[in-house]
Parts: sequence; C-alpha cells; structure tokens
Amino acid sequence: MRIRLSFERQEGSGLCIMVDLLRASATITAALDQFREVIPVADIEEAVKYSRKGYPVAGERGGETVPGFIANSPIEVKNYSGDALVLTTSNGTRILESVKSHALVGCLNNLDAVAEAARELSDEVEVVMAGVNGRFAIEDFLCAGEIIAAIDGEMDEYAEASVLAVQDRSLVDDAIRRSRSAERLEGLGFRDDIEYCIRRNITGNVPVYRDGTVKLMEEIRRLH
Ligand SMILES: O=C(O)[C@H](CS(=O)(=O)O)OP(=O)(O)O
Ligand SMILES: [Mg+2]
Repeated sequence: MRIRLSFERQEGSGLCIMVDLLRASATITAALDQFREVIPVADIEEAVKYSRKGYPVAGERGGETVPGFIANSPIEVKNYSGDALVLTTSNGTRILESVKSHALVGCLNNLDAVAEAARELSDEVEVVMAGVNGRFAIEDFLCAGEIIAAIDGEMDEYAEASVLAVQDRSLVDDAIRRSRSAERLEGLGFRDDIEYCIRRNITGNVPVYRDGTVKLMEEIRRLH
C-alpha cells in the first residue's frame, strides 16, 4: 500500500481521503446517520438555491453558522434527518468539490473504518489535508497522521512526518485543542464540537464522495 499526503489539493487522480477534522469531515460522517446523502456545495448562493427548493441546508463561514442554516456541527446535525442534507463549509466542501474522481471522508471519529476502506479499495491512496483558507492546519495534519498510521503502508516523507507527529495521543489531543481552528470555534460557542471531533472510532461510517454527492460506502455497495 502506497500512501502520500497532500495539502489542500489532490495531486494524483486516484483514491483520496479528504481530512477536515474541524469540522466538515466529522459533520459529514455524523450526518450520514440521519441523511441518505450529503450534497457538498462550494458557495452559499448555491446552498440558498437548494434551500428554496426545500432541502435542509447546513453551513458556515469562518466557523460562524450562516443565518438560517444548520451549523456545520456533528452534534447539531443529529437533530435533523431527511433524504439529503446540503452542506457548504469554508474548507472541507470546497476541497471535496475539487476532487478528480472519488474521495473518502476521514476524521478521528471514523479512523479505523476509513483506513480499512482505503486498504480494501486501492493499493495507493492520497490523504488530502483541507487546511484553513490555504493555510496549514495542525488538526488536519495530526488527524491525517493517525489515519495514515492505521492504513500502514509505504509512505512519502510528508506522510511519514505526520505519523511521527502522532506518537503520543495526549500531545495530539492537546495540540488539537490549542489549534487556531479550535480557539476560533471555542470563541463561537462550539467547544463541545471540538471534544466530539477528538473522539476516536465512535462510528463505522465511511462517507464516499462521488459524482457531486456523499453517501455511505455500504449504500454505494447496495446500489451497485
Ligand atoms: O466550521 C468549521 O469548523 C470550519 C470553519 S474555519 O474555516 O476553520 O474557520 O470550516 P471547515 O470547512 O469545516 O474547516
Ligand atoms: Mg477545518
């Protein structure tokens, strides 16, 4: 298994895992307990169009919930259910929309499940850290490191660095809690989301982005 780590953009064209720990990856992973699919859209205007058609819509900019939308929050989405949830976020949904073919969505909540799915689907995987508006985000790097360690394969140097960075889980948790993203979210009243996002392996959900929509891997298998 060959594993490479990239920032913000998929470099290759095969299977990738999009990692946006705070919070798009966790929100999508949780939402698929409540919705059959999540439709990621890059801009608020597009989300509003869906909203006018009656779709439930979630999203934020800079962490602040768009007025009238559901928060980009793995905790808050659990209060809603339906066929499809439309989601627009500052980073994660934008990165998904730029993916060339298909992507798994990875976070700490589904760490082992997403690693196992990657091993099953391909002998080569690219982990893509979302970052924050073009800037490196430590929470995505550390989450990527845990996922890459769980996949266990031949790594490029960037991937290896991320694995070396996650040898001590309590240091990882501290760094995530002290991250710029966590500080911003805490200031906006989303402290519980940070604690939720840090939890490992609380779900077997493996979201798969393909053809503009995200569904559970088992749902895609059922349909094909
Ligand atoms: O809503 C979030 O947690 C972040 C906000 S920010 O861009 O880090 O300010 O968006 P996400 O797309 O989930 O990184
Ligand atoms: Mg983020």
